[in-house]
Amino acid sequence: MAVAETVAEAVAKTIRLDDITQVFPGRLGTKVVAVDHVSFELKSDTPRIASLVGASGSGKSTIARILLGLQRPTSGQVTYQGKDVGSLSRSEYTTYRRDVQPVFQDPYAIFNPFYRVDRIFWKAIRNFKLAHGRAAGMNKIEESLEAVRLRPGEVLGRYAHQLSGGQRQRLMLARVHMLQPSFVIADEPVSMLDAQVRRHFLDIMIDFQQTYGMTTLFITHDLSTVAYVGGDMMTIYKGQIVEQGTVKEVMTHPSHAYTKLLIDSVPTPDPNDRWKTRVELKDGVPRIVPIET
Ligand SMILES: Nc1ncnc2c1ncn2[C@@H]1O[C@H](COP(=O)(O)OP(=O)(O)OP(=O)(O)O)[C@@H](O)[C@H]1O
Repeated sequence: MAVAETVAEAVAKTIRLDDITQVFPGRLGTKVVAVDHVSFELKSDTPRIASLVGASGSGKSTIARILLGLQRPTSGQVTYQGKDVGSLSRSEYTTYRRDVQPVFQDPYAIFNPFYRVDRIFWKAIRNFKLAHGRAAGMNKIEESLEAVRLRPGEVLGRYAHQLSGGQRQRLMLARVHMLQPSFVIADEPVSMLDAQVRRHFLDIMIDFQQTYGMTTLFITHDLSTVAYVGGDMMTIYKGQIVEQGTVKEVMTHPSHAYTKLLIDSVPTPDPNDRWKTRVELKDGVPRIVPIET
């Protein structure tokens, strides 16, 4: 498919979280509010990378799962093209499943260890009727592998454990390329990769946004990768979006204590420059306090 056709044919799409709250049962009858009244939307007409940044346990993956339709929120609404995702018709749901694609931190969850990695492509071809016949299917697979700079001969016919982490992640991107979704929900996709492979992955993600018009929610706890991809960012703190704007605005003028701490915590290559502050909650309000030594 020519790139110009892909972008020109795309209809503007919107996926929206409206006042989403997710409560899980905690230990000893307590409740965990994983996501607390979160609202935002992703739009495809002006393709962007929007980073969702927060610490471990702040609710990022829960938001990803809700966006992907894998988790029904306790309250609030997820809409795709203005319709509640929970009440889409069968064909609308198939479109949604194709149009909103995940890339997870650990692609092992996607690859069945008993099958060769080729299977994820053939399943996508079959489920979404992407090609007719084996030769056309194989052409499509090879085209997508080449788009993420993987050599078909090096990866096809292998099992997931026979490939490197970077190759497995790029296979997931090749699958995304094949499906040409409007939205990519990338949940900590690079946190298990080394610096060089990480950069390679992020370059492909940026390429997908610029060349194919994919809008990406990039979930991470690592501000240096956010600075690298640019675009927009939201800071999530204890289940709430506490700050949002362009990466440039937020990084140069952070307004929330937690964002400031994140920025101050980006490591510098100086062993004498240790972290000196941490965030403390006082009456539910976060503030930066010095770390006692
Ligand atoms: N199925 C579940 N049952 C109970 N609690 C859950 C469940 N899923 C998530 N939680 C809790 O909800 C909170 C948010 O978890 P979530 O995985 O969304 O955070 P996260 O920001 O993605 O963290 P990480 O970066 O470590 O993956 C955590 O306190 C977690 O323990």
